Amino acid sequence: MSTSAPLTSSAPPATSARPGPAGDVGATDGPVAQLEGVSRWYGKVVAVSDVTLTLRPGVTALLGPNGAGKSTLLRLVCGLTRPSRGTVRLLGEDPRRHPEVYRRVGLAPQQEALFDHESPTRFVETAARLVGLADPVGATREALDRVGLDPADPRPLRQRSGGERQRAKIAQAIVHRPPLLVLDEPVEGLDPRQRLAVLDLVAALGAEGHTVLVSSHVLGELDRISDRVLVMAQGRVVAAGTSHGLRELLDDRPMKVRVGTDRPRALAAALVGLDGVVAVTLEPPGDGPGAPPGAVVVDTLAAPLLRRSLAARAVDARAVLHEVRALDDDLDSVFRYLVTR
Ligand SMILES: Nc1ncnc2c1ncn2[C@@H]1O[C@H](COP(=O)(O)OP(=O)(O)OP(=O)(O)O)[C@@H](O)[C@H]1O
Repeated sequence: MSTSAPLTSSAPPATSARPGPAGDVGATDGPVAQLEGVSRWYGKVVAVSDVTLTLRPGVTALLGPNGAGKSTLLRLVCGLTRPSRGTVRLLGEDPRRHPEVYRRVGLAPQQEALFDHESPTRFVETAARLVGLADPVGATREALDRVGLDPADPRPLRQRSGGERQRAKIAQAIVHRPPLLVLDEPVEGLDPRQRLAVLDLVAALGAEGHTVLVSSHVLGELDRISDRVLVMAQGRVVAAGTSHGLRELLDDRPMKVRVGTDRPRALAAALVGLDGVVAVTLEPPGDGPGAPPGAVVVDTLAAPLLRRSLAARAVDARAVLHEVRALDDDLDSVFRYLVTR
């Protein structure tokens, strides 16, 4: 796991990328997209700052809190937004000079409502015609079939569930079988079942040889399907690597852990000397029935060691554990840590 380090063209290819059948996805020699020192600002707002990265086949997750610059970066990758500084190459070409490369990119944007009055079939067919496919009807049927939507169902998008709308957006993005697929928050607002279906679809597209860049503002949401993870905060890529590497990096940060127990004093004494523990605070149990149970709040620089040692120390202290909870495991804390380290 590297932090703040650019992914360069020497970065290893995505580990689980498996090329699909010949002709499944447009052939790609070399990196599908390359950004070199790319910044984009709007007036005084710097949306993306000095980003260098290379995308290759497989799924790359782009994580970051709201306003981190993800959507702007996705639009820069697609060539839809012009960089204020730096260069973008799509399939080896400058998209501004070679607009034909846009035909080899599929984008499922975050914005909704544009085609609300259309059925998924009409929506996808319009996209197929716009890129000049020879058989837009057949391609639409295939794309809808791929995402599990019935081409014969005439109900407009505004009457569809969040999951169906997301799948229609993905069908519109893959109808011309582009090598590069960019999906902006495709699982936002979906229930767990729909989320699983969309994630499985994204994983399958990556495994077929598409280069998929997919964003989310929820840490951990894309872990299962990503070959690589980029973490953005305040316009910068602050961490890049594998999901596993990101988890290890986060494990190494200082953490505040609340341990609920019936014997806070004894447990605190047992934890004080543990490596990495820098402070232990007592929350004594309240008085009377229904009062809050006691707890120990531990500040540690070695969360994995605390996790490994806690049970044994509790046994030594004859303390029963009610809960173990990281108090600063919310997204904002994690991103703040990555930005300030
Ligand atoms: N067209 C624009 N004009 C002015 N400011 C913009 C424009 N597009 C983005 N920004 C600003 O750039 C910053 C990054 O926005 P961006 O939409 O890329 O972030 P994001 O990570 O995708 O956030 P979200 O998940 O909330 O969409 C924000 O401060 C935003 O207000």
